[in-house]
Amino acid sequence: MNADEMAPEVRSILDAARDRGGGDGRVSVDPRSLADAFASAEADGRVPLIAEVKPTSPTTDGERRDDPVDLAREMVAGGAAALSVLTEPDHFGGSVETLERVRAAVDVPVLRKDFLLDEAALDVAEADVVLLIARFLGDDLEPMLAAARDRGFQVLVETHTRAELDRAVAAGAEFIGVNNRDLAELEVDLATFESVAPTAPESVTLIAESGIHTVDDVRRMRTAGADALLVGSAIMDGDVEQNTHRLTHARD
Ligand SMILES: O=P(O)(O)OC[C@@H](O)[C@@H](O)c1c[nH]c2ccccc12
Repeated sequence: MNADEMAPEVRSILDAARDRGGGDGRVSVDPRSLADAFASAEADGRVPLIAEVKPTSPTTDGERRDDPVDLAREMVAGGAAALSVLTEPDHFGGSVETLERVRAAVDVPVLRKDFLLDEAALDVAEADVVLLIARFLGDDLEPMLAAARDRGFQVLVETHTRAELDRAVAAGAEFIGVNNRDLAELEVDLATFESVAPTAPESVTLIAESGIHTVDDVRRMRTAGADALLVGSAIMDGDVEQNTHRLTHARD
């Protein structure tokens, strides 16, 4: 990946991630099953949705200062199958402490959302799932996937193009996200998922990420083949429980 192709905000996020270093020892997690969480949402008529605790971001105005644990509980009450918690401190208002507090407070699987660039970064926190971004890892994707699984993590591999999706499949990813946001421009286009998703094999669990705001957006992504959705801003803006409920009940 050529760093010059990235939006300046993304470049600075990656530089900061490289400087953050790792944890003391190797973590070993006993994860809550993401596949089971999605299946039980489907079984009781909810759209499987990962709701993201994202106090702020380079594309959000302002910062939400409520206790993330309260927000997380509201998301679960609204029907979220799983949660995502940003642990990136400088650009997203996240922290490892927040992730740990949230995970202790809920019983759904929790995804650690961060820019994990090397094995040491995996040892910073326990989570049920970690995000690996194909675009930033290049040839390190496969070894990072193995390193994450060795520690017990389930892995969501994030892609944005057909070529990245092919790489994720070849690396053996089980959960693949297609990010509708282009990290080079930070622009969102739901047509990204629609164009990338059809190339994925049936065996993969596909997650549509970013830019999903309305019930119509949810239906559009489901029609295009999304097994699950990842939603941040649209849930963080206003009444979190109601927002989550609206999107998880988009089938009615
Ligand atoms: O707030 P949105 O548009 O619903 O997007 C959520 C999530 O997809 C987005 O936060 C995200 C997708 N990939 C990332 C990688 C790092 C940090 C954040 C992200």
